[in-house]
Amino acid sequence: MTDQSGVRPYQRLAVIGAGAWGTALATVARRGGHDVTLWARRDDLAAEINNHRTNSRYLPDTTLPDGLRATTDMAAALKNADAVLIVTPSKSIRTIAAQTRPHMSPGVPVFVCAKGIEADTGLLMAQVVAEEIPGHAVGVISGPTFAIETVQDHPTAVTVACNGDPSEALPAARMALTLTTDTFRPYVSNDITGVEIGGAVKNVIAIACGILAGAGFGENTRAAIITRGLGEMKELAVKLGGTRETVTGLGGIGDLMLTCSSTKSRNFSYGAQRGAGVAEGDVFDGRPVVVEGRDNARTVTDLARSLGLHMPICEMVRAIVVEDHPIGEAFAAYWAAPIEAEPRALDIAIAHPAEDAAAKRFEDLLP
Ligand SMILES: NC(=O)C1=CN([C@@H]2O[C@H](COP(=O)(O)OP(=O)(O)OC[C@H]3O[C@@H](n4cnc5c(N)ncnc54)[C@H](O)[C@@H]3O)[C@@H](O)[C@H]2O)C=CC1
Ligand SMILES: O=C(CO)COP(=O)(O)O
Repeated sequence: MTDQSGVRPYQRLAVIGAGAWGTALATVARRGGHDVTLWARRDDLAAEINNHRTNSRYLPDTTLPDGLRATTDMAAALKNADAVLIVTPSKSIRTIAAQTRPHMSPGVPVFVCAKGIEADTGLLMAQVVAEEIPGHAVGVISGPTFAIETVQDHPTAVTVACNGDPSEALPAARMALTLTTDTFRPYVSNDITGVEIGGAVKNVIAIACGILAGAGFGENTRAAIITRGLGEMKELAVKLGGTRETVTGLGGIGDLMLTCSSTKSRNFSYGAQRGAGVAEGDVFDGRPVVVEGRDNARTVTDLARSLGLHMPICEMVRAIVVEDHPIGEAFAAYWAAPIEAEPRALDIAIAHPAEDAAAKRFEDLLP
């Protein structure tokens, strides 16, 4: 083990995005004694955080720490920052990164905390930020973390990743130290790709688990989807240069376990409502809720297709949420696929002996 006891924490953090996860990470850093400025898009939210120590829309019934400052002024948020976290939904990461660029001091590292892949380009979030803010070290923070539980001080672990030689004092190690508190425990990684693919794919698999739970299937089905989904995640990560070990870590299987088994997950809840027959427009009673997996279903499968990879569970979710296929038809197509090997590296494909019957069963049963 390399002794990195000379590593120093960052002192002044700018957290860009005052939704649930941005506010939670700002809270962790502030509880760790650091100087934290939280950038919010809306004046009323910044005022609420400053004046009442609450963020009632995104983190109801919680009190934020004293000294956590919020602002809508990007220049002010970034003025003295020695590290920056960007915590908005993945769709907005390029725009937000571009907004930060004119105000960023030289050499300040940027950590992206969104879980997604950019539509059209197929780029991972760290790649998007690197394009928009060239010359800065870029890392990611990911893992099994419901924002509300983090703020409520439930012991929570994350992975902080930067690319590079792990024996060096990487920005990831400094950020891990910065965010360490008595209840928040970061681990350090040098595999951004593996961590990012984990975060994007787990959202899609969580929708699949939600759909099947909402449709009335039980734990056997969920365990099958989580496990086979992990296999899809691993193949994509490895194809892009990530490692299997990362996929079996917090940002991979850790986040899959969390998100695929809890109604606290927006992805799972969205799926559960669709599986129970709620129409797309009526999910969450029509409220706008960030469900990254809806976009990820398309971006993950587009990326996989471009690499010649087949991700059958992600394709099933895409068929349902992007292409509006009936759930029964999409699940039947997945479930009645030819018999194959586990792992898929063994090249076996035997036609399903009761393909039509299996298909019919689910087409009749599911919405
Ligand atoms: N909520 C959670 O428990 C966790 C969320 N994440 C990830 O964090 C990212 C952000 O999610 P949440 O904070 O949960 O979302 P949220 O819905 O709670 O908040 C999103 C924030 O981004 C802002 N925003 C949205 N679109 C924007 C745009 N175009 N320009 C500028 N600001 C914009 C909103 O005003 C809001 O402050 C997502 O990628 C999510 O997967 C990761 C771990 C945990
Ligand atoms: O990423 C998350 C937990 O790690 C949050 O999950 P949801 O976006 O599904 O709510």
